[in-house]
Amino acid sequence: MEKHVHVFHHPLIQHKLGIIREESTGPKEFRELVNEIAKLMAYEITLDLPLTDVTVQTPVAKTTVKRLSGKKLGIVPIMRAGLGMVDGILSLIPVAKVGHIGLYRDPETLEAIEYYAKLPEDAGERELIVVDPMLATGGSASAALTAIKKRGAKNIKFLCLISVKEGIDRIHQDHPDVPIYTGAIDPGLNEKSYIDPGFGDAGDRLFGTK
Ligand SMILES: O=c1ccn([C@@H]2O[C@H](COP(=O)(O)O)[C@@H](O)[C@H]2O)c(=O)[nH]1
Ligand SMILES: O=P(O)(O)OP(=O)(O)O
Ligand SMILES: [Mg+2]
Repeated sequence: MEKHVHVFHHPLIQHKLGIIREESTGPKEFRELVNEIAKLMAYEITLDLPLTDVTVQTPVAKTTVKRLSGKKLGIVPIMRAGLGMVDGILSLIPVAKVGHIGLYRDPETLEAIEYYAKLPEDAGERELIVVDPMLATGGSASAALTAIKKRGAKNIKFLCLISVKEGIDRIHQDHPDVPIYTGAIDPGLNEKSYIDPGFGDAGDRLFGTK
């Protein structure tokens, strides 16, 4: 399968990413911007949704209009940080169902520890967008994708704000069927496996826990 990584070059996405990288951006502005970026990214990744023709009656005449015709959509945030992207995407696709995967990264071993999983019952019939602002070592995303596939999901995209090559390689290795969409590929990881320069711990910055 072809390795797929798409980097969003849209100026609004790049501008807003620049602001959330700043240490001085507080949780309120950070949350708003993460949602705005997620919405812009969702707009871009839904550009190829299939449409079909249907006939409607306007107040004046019958006419043919376009309707979405493909699989139903689902959003799966990796908690906590992925939660920050959900409302932005829902504002564009309000009928999408939302599943949740709870994972935290053990600070010593960096292993992803699962503590929660709940997906829509028909996850296997949906196109799922798995979201987490950061793709660092790739351990969390890989574990989340495994957990989601175990529950029947087949058609999955992974959407993040910032990634590094290490995480991208891990997803390509473990889940070659899952395309990756990202706002930036940063140079690397620091000694604590945080993305460098990145924007710190996304969960803490969203929820003000540090
Ligand atoms: O700079 C960072 C790096 C990671 N996170 C959080 O950890 C996971 C992703 O890390 P992996 O090493 O890819 O498992 C992600 O859920 C983030 O919440 C971070 O916030 N900032
Ligand atoms: O991956 P983590 O440990 O940073 O989790 P959270 O998103 O809850 O901050
Ligand atoms: Mg965190």
